[in-house]
Amino acid sequence: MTHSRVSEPFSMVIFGATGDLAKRKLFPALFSLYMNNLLPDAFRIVGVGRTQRTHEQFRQAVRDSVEQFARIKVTDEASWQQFIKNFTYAIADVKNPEGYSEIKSLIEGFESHHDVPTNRLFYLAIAPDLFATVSHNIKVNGLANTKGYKRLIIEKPIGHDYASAKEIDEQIKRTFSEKEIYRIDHYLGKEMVQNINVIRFANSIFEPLWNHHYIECVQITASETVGVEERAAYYDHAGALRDMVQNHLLQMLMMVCMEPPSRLKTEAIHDEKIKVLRSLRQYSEAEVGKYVVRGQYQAGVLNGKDTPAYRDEKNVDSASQTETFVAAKLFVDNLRWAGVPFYVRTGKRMGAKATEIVIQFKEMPKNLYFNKNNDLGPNLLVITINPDEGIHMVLNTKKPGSDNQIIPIAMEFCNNCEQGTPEAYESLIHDAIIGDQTFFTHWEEVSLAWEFIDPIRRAWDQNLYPLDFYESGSWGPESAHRLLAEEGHQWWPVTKERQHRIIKANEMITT
Ligand SMILES: NC(=O)C1=CN([C@@H]2O[C@H](COP(=O)(O)OP(=O)(O)OC[C@H]3O[C@@H](n4cnc5c(N)ncnc54)[C@H](OP(=O)(O)O)[C@@H]3O)[C@@H](O)[C@H]2O)C=CC1
Ligand SMILES: O=C1O[C@H](COP(=O)(O)O)[C@@H](O)[C@H](O)[C@H]1O
Repeated sequence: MTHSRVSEPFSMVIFGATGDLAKRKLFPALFSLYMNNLLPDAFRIVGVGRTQRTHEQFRQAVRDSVEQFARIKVTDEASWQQFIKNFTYAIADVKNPEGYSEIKSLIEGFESHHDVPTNRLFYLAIAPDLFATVSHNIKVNGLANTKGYKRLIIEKPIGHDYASAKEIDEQIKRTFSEKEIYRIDHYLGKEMVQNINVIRFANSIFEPLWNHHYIECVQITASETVGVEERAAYYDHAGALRDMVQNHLLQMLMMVCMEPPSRLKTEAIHDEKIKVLRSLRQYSEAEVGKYVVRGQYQAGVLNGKDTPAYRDEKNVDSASQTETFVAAKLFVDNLRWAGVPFYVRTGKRMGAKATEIVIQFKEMPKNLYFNKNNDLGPNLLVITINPDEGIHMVLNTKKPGSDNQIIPIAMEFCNNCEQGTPEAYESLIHDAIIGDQTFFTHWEEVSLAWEFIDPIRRAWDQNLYPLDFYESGSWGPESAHRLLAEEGHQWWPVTKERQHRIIKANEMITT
């Protein structure tokens, strides 16, 4: 996020303003941007939903959401009033073209009152099957006729496979061009995901080692302790492969694997990310079982509380075959990454909430000097993304006072300890307002990701491979561990577990 540029005045229509995403993410993000002086003096937010609400009731709902979810709290009533006066609400069924006249008059009223350019953002916080209808209705109602800019912000998932995503893309492109479409993958808004390029390309101790000569394997984990919660209607059809792997995990993979861009410009970065997906080894339905495993959570205990099996969750089919866990062994078949396995895993109801990337470097020859006690391990660079943000570097060192006994120590940098960092949605909404598409996904990223995912999905839909089960609170099914063991690797413990095993550099100095 560029902190210094305040944008031109704009209007933002939030379709789905009564929904969960708006409440938990969008309103809090807008408030934080406002409090950080990252919004212009004049802006208008038009919330849209079918629910009956007055402007005042809508503003109260925004206040409730900010109080509950914003990282920056309301401390001063005058600032709050300055912020909230920009919010209005239109009752509309987005399928009905007539509903758009109220939206239009709220925007035009703002533009003419303030004599500001017609800069319009349309945020679709609604189900993807409405994307085409809404963008069509934006066009036929003249909302897309702007003298300033027009931008469409859409959420994942875009479609449920390549064909459906392509259809949506073709339809929205009747109103918006690629340069006007901002596809959100909120992981790209996370500080430490954006930091990957800096860690790689601004450090001479990493850049020369970032290839198959020095890297043994890479592990990407996005584990959650929550279950399906209130989202079964969506999730029981989507599953973890579509919900997390198609987008967030492949985005992190692209950031780790991409070549240095020719310039720090959006197109150059997108080009390099797209090339990674072009090099990603595709698995046929017949190969899926060797490289990808799926699991579903069973009952268990998390944080001392009993939790139900996925099939016993509200609104989940009691015989559901939906995967709540995926682990895969991926290969990027290019010169830089030849032969390096990229292990990715994601799941609900796992042992801890953690998003992390572990770069495991090749080991020193063990037969030479320092492995008398079989205690020499590999160096690890761990990029912690969420909830901890930072870098954790595991090195070998001599245990103080010992006779060359080796211990692993960790040097740690915490990115969000001194001061809080922006929420992903703050960064991304700000970037959309200032017109920076760098951390949004290009259509080609979306389409190539679906092309990779589709054969896996088809293999599972035909039940060619088993659905494995795992206890809630565990680290997934046994098959996920076997996937690595067969290459002589193991999943590195995340966050808390890791800290028990490794001495932090500063702790060792003081003991
Ligand atoms: N919630 C989350 O954390 C995340 C959500 N997303 C994506 O964001 C989008 C929204 O998700 P979420 O907020 O959870 O969904 P919700 O079901 O909570 O909200 C859906 C919203 O759409 C509105 N809506 C539905 N049908 C119509 C209609 N015909 N006309 C007008 N408004 C309509 C509803 O308003 P009303 O009922 O008032 O009509 C409501 O505001 C989805 O694409 C989802 O996949 C992506 C990542 C995370
Ligand atoms: O997009 C999604 O992400 C969340 C996890 O996001 P995080 O920022 O908390 O790591 C996941 O719970 C949800 O199922 C998925 O749709």
